[in-house]
Amino acid sequence: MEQDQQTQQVPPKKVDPAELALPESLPILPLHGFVFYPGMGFPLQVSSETSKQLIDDVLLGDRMMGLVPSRREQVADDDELGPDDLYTIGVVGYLHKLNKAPEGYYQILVSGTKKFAIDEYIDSKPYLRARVVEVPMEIVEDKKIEALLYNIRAQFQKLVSGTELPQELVATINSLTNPFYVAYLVSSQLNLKIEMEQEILEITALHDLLHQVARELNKRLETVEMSKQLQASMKKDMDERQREFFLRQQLQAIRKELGEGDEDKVEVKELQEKVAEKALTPQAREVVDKELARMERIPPSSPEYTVSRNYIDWILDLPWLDSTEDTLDLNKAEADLDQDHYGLKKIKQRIIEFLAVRKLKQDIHGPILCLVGPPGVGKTSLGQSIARTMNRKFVRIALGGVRDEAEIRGHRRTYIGALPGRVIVSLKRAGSNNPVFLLDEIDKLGSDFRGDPSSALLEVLDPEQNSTFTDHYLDIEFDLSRVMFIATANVLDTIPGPLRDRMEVVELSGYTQEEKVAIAERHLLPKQLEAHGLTADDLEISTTAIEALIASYTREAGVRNLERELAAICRGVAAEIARGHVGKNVVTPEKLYDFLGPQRFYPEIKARSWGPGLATGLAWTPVGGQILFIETSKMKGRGGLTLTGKLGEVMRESATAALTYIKSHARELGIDEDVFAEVDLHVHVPEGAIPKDGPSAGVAMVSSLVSLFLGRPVRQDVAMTGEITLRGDVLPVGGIGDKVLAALRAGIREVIVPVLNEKDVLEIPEDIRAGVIFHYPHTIQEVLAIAIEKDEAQG
Ligand SMILES: Nc1ncnc2c1ncn2[C@@H]1O[C@H](COP(=O)(O)OP(=O)(O)OP(=O)(O)O)[C@@H](O)[C@H]1O
Repeated sequence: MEQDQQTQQVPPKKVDPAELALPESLPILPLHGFVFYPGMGFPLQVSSETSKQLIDDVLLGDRMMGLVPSRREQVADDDELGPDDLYTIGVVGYLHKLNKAPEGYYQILVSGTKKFAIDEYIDSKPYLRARVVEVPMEIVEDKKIEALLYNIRAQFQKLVSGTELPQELVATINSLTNPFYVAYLVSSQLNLKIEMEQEILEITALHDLLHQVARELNKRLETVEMSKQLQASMKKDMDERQREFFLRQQLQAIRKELGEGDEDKVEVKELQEKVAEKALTPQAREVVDKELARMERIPPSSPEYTVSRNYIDWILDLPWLDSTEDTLDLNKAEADLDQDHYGLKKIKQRIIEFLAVRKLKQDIHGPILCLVGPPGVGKTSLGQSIARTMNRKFVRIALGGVRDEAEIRGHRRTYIGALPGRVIVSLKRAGSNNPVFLLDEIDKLGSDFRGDPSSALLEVLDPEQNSTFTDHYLDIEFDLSRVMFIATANVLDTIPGPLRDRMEVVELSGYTQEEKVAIAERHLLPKQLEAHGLTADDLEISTTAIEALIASYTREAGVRNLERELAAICRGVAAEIARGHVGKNVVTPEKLYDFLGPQRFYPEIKARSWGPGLATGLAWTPVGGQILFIETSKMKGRGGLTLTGKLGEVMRESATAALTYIKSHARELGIDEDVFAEVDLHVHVPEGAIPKDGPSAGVAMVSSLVSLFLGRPVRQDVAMTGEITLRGDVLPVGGIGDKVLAALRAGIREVIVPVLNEKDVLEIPEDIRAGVIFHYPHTIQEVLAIAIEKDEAQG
């Protein structure tokens, strides 16, 4: 059954259907998707065979049927519906007219009269039939009902005038005297969900019914109101935009009339003036003049206008011909470097020599300085000092993670939002064409499908090419030959070969404890005091406290974390002063906890339970030297070897080589040859965070294994490094300076170094060397003689 048309009042017939008495039982006609209310009448379509039969029968009988909404949404035929699918309250429908349409369906005109409740179903075939009881609609008359009715009528009128509901509905509502009918008619116009419509039908008390309908009516009015406001605001938005557009058009027309030209002309004129004043290379001037002429022709509203304008701004902002004057006084340079940095004697010397060469041969390009060393040893700040002493501007670009050539050289202007590359951006920032230009972390340069940034850098650094460096965005040559490039790196190996060839490498290793203390006292602390608005009268950190700070809160080759911890103490003191603390804060080792929390590092050697099978090796990593423990252990087995601790390929091979050496030299070493077949060995290198590869742990592996088999410990106060061969030779390795510093940091003052590394030891500053005992073995036998503790029986 589908609702067919707008509601219609049924014209009075000869019989008044409302007067007819309710029979005991009624055939039940299911309704789909709507509720039929008493007092209403409208045409319905009936297409299901079961229901058509019902209509046929009803027409011959008393013309009455029960109209009950179905709870189910989709029904193919009404005979599918059972009692449970229908609501239990319905309305008696009186059949006025039947029209059999040629298409096969019935069109019937029905009006709703009484409300009934289904008592029980007494038949299901050919259609449902139920015993019914009338639900009375008792009319009460009081002030409240009157007021409610008045309110509903008024609100409904409002709703009709605010929506597209037919105006006649207002007259109909006003003419209805039965308040139930008023409530039902209104509720049928509110677009309610069927559940709500049925709920309203089921309300018996007139008072509650009117209340509910008034509530739903108000809700509907609110929604209508809100959607109206929304529409209005959208319209206003549109209107304003249109208005602005028209006003702008008019403004332009008026300007034209007055012969004033427009704003944009003024802009172009200003740019022309700026260009005239700016010192430019001939090529840059030519390009910028052309661009200005083009800009004059483009309408300012077009996006191209802005592109042009930005391009010209870039050209105007660059220091094409602006340079600062060098002061290259070597004595001053030495003093400046000393003032900014403690120690680093050799490095400073190299820098002075480098500057001296530059002074003598100003026009010829010397190599590019590349400072290589662990983090926090002052590479960046040395660059700054060089700039300061030469009276040059300083700029820095971080190359770590740069994978795209365009980052160096820019994007072509055809790209939307294109910009110059970092070289040009930095020069704009420097404001001079001869700054000291620090290329930070040149070893971390990447490359991928977007092009190889190192080839762009090569051009930047190549004295043959860099006088005509062309950024993709600018597309004008910029002379970089006066720029002084300095590069920094943690490791040399990952710098692309052609780049490395252009550079003069200066290696910086880490600092000793003593140097760190001096750097902290003379440089870092004063710097941090100033940065936190403090003076030496506010805070003093005793030397023992600084020593404890270095040992217990930092483990690094440089002083980066040390500086950070000092800053933390300064922050703490500043906060105390702000809270009203008066007088000087003296920080002793005991007070470190208050400022920095619990100790972060413990002495590495002391933390180990020492015994046979443990040896101290020395490793080199990009962040400085590290001590490395080689642990070995044996258990009953069949000669197997397990290696753990995330060892790299070369280090694994070195463990195997160590074992082979021991097996083949067992007799000389005093080890029972049969033992190897009876045990399984496990070699472990703890501390997963340290990258472990390379051959330099060879001597420590052999020492650890021999110590294990002999049952005599390796000396705890000795650290060692060196590659081994199967014949028992000890070969040289790299990173000696950093490794020695790592041993010192761990409190070890005796170091075994391959004899061929003696020259590297001599490079270590005298004062550091003096505190260490070096051994230079040629062979493994010599290593073992030094490293393994003497048997007590042998003395
Ligand atoms: N010898 C020194 N004397 C005085 N201050 C130093 C010395 N070495 C380092 N510093 C200070 O330590 C801090 C860290 O140094 P810097 O940033 O230059 O390290 P870096 O070697 O460039 O590290 P990275 O490789 O991580 O960039 C700076 O404040 C610097 O001034």
